Amino acid sequence: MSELELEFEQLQQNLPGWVRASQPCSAHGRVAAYIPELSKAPGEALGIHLIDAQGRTLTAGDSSLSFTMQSISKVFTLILALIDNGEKKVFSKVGMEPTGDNFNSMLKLELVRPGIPFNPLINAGAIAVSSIIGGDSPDEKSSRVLQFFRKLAHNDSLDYDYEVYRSESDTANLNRSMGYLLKDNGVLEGDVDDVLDVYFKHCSINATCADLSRMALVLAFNGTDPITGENLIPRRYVQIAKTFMTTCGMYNASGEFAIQVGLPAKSGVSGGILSMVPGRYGIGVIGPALNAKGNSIAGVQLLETMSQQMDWSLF
Ligand SMILES: NC(=O)CC[C@H](N)C(=O)O
Repeated sequence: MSELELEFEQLQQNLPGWVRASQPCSAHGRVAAYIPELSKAPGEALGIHLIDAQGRTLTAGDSSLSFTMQSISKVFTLILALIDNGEKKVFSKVGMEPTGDNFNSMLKLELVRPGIPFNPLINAGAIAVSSIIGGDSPDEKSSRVLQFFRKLAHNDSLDYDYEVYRSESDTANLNRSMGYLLKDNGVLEGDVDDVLDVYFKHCSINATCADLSRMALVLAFNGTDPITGENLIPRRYVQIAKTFMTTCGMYNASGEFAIQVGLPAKSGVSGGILSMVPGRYGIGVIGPALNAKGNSIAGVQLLETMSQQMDWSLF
């Protein structure tokens, strides 16, 4: 039996136990409520889906739960913006550095000149990125985003959760302020409300752990879906996305996550985490109860256990 086969078998045997052991952590977290619709999620849930290059899958826990991608979508809108505009233009709008601040902070937009967001994975950065996605109208931009996500997830039924979209759009005073500040700083192109609409829509794309794992698999294999053999993303842009995931993907807990888990990952406030073992697996996790930094509390615990037990850290 090859090393990979042995590893897969070991995962198969242990995954349900690791999920059971991590799940009680969710009692120490809280489901996000600042987007009112998100507060309906089951806080005690924890699920995982993993896929390898041959399309073999492993699931455990509440892996069939569907949830909105929220900040996980920022990785893929960044990639689409890079495809549409190239690196020079994208990096005239956002920087390459972690902030150490909360994901929705606008502090440095005023403090640090020239007032461009520090990176594309914080809210301000993702809003700036949304403004340069190709398309003649907000609807066309959003529809290009959705098509791109469907292709990466290999799932044509991926769609918006309109309840969550409306719930966010109706209550997003902070993100709106950020949009106007970015416009004033000369970062946003076009109408602020139009840009925010594209942003709220991509955050509200509904997915399951299976969808996240398939999207992650494409990143784990440098832009080629290893199951179909189709090249979906230029390797350079995957490299940029994975680097941002490692340095900024878990917000201001990215350093701790790099030490404890050591894998590229991106979380969202709905409790999803997309992660991967480069060259091996795509991973999707859901656990709606969040820690103080806004990451799935049980999800992080589960990834920590897996990475440490399987010796997956890249570092
Ligand atoms: N951290 C997140 O997942 C934030 C995304 C959410 N849509 C927001 O803008 O607040």
